[in-house]
Amino acid sequence: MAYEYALVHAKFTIPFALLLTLIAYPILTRIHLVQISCLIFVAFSATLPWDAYLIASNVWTYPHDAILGPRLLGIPLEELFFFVIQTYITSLVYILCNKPLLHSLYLVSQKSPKRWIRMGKLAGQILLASITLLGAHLVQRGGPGTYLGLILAWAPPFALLTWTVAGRFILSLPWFATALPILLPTVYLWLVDELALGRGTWSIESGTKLGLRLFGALEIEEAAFFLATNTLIVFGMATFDQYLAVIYSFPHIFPEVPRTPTPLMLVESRLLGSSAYDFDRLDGLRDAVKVLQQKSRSFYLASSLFSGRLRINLTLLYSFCRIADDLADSTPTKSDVLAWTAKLTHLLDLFYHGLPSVCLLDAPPPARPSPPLGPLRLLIKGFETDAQFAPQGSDNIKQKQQQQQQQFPIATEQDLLDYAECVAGTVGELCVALIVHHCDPHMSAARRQHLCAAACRMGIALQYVNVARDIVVDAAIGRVYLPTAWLAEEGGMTPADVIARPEGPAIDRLRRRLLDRAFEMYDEARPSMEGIPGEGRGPMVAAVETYMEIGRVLREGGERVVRREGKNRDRATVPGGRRVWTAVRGLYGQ
Ligand SMILES: CC(C)=CCC/C(C)=C/CC/C(C)=C/CC/C(C)=C/[C@@H]1[C@@H](COP(=O)(O)OP(=O)(O)O)[C@]1(C)CC/C=C(\C)CC/C=C(\C)CCC=C(C)C
Repeated sequence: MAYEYALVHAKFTIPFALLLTLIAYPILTRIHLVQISCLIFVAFSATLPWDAYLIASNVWTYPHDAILGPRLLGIPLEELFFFVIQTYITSLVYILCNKPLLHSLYLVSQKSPKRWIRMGKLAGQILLASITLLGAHLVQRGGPGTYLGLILAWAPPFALLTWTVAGRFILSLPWFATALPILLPTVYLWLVDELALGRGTWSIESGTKLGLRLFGALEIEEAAFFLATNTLIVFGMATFDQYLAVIYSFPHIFPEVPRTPTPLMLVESRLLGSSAYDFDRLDGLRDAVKVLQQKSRSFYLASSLFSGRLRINLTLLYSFCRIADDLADSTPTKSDVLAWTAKLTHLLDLFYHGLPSVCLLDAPPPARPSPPLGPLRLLIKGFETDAQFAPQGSDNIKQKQQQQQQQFPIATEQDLLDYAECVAGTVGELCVALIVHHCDPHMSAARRQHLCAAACRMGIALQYVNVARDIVVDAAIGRVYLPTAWLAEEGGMTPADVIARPEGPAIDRLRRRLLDRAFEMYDEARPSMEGIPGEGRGPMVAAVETYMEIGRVLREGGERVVRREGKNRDRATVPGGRRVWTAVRGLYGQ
C-alpha cells in the first residue's frame, strides 16, 4: 500500500510529537524554537547526503508500494520528514528534562573541573574517535559491516565536535538531563522501527548488514542509528544551552539580553574563555537557589518555569527578600533588627546609587538620608515593623501599656494592610518590574502602573494567606499579625491571649475572616495577570496560584490542616501532587 511509510508517521511519530508539544508549549520560549530550528537544519543538512548515499548504494530500499512517491536525491519524502520529526521529538524531550535545571549552575565545571569530569571528557573524545575509525574500517572492508560502518563513520565525528565543545558541561548535568532525553526517544523509535521493519515498510539489503537483531525485527544497525542520532541531538541542545547559560549568567559581559539572544551573542559566548566567567557570581547564584529550594517549595517550583536571565533575577530577588526577612525574624532585639535594616538600606545605596564600595555588612550606615523609598526600601521598612514585636522590658505601668501597644503594632486592619503592602505588595511590584524589563521593556507607563498596582494587591493577598497559615508559628515567637481590633470583637481577646492559645473557634473565625479578605484581593488582582507580558505570565500565574492554594487548603481544612506534625509542624502545606497540578493549571492559564 503506498501509504505504509506515511502511516508510520501518522500513527507513531506525529502523535508523539503532538503530545510532547501539548505538554511543553507553556514553557516553550522563542529561544527554544530557535534551538530546535537550528538543530533541524543541521540534522537535515548532515543527514541528507549520508542518507542519499545509503539509498544510492542500495543499503536501504523501500518497496515502491510503501511510499508516496516524491523523493529528493532519491530519498523518499517520508524519510526526509523523519529527519525533522525525530529532531523535534528528541529536542522537546530534552527541553522538558532540562526545565528544572538552572544551567548557569553547571558552568562551574569550567573553572576547575573535577578530575572525573576532565577524565570523562578525554575518555569520550577517545571513544568517539575510535568509533569513527572503526566505522571507516568497516566501510573500507565492505560486506556485512557496511551499513554499521557508515553509521559509525558518519555520526561520531559530529558528536566529537559537540563533545569537545561542551563535554564538561554535559558531564556536569544530571543524568536525567542528558541520558534520559537520549534514551526515551531512542527506545520509542526502536519500537517504531521494529514495527516498520517487521511490516516491510523499509528494509536493509542483506550483504550490507551483520544480521544481528537487538530484539524482534530490529536490526542492530537501526538500533545504532537512532541511538547515535539522538545523542547528536542532545549534545547539540546541550552545547546551545551552555552558551546561553554564559549569556544569561554574566551581566558584566552581556549587560542586556534580548528575549532571543542573537547569533552574534552566541558566538561571543563561545569565544569567551572560562577565565572571563564570574565564578563568585555563580557561587552566589548557587546559594540563592539553595535558599529558594529550602525556604519555599511554592516559589522554587514556580522558578523552574521561568527561563533565561529573568529566572536568575527572580531567584536572586527571592534570596535577597528571604535573607532580609530571616534576619528580621531571627534577631532577638529591636535595636539589632533596626541595625540590620539600616545595613540592608546601605547595601541598596551601594547598589543603586554607586556609593563608595565598602565592606557592606561591617561599615556603619552612612549618615546621609536614604534615597526615596522604592519597593525595596518599603520591603525593609516592613521588616522594621517585625522588629516591634520584640519584647522590651519595663517596670513602669504606663510604659508597659505603651510597650504592649508597641509590641503588637498590628492594631487595626489598616495596620495589617500597610504591613502587608510593605513586605509583600512590594515583592509583587518587584516581580512585575523584572518581568516587564525582560519581556516587554517598551511597555507603556500606564500599563506598567496598572500591573504594578495589581501586583501590589496580589502581594498583599499572598501575605494575608501567609498570616492566616502561620498564626500558630507566629504566636510561638511572640508575634500576632491578626489586628488587635479584630481580636477585641471576639469576646475581648487580646494578642496575649492569642500567644497563650493560638487555636480554637475564635482563631478559626479570624483565620477565615483573613482568608476571605485575601481572596477578595486575589479576585480583584487576578484578571490583571493576563496583562503580564510574554514568557513571564504563565510561570507567574503558576507561582501565585500555588501560593494561594495554601489559602484554599486552609479554607477546606481550617484548624485541622494547621496542626501538623513533622517538618512543617503547625503550618498548613499543600500536598506535593496538588502543588504541581496547581502550577500546571496556572501555566496553562486555567
Ligand atoms: C518564581 C519566583 C522565584 C518568584 C519570586 C517571588 C519573590 C521575590 C518572593 C519573595 C518572597 C519573600 C521571601 C518576601 C519577604 C517577605 C515575605 C516572607 C513575604 C511573604 C512571602 C512568603 O514567602 P515564602 O514562601 O518564602 O515564605 P513562607 O514559605 O510563606 O514562609 C509572602 C507571602 C509574600 C510573597 C509575595 C509575592 C511573591 C508577590 C506576589 C505577587 C506577584 C507575583 C505579582 C502578580 C502580578 C499581578 C499583575 C497581579
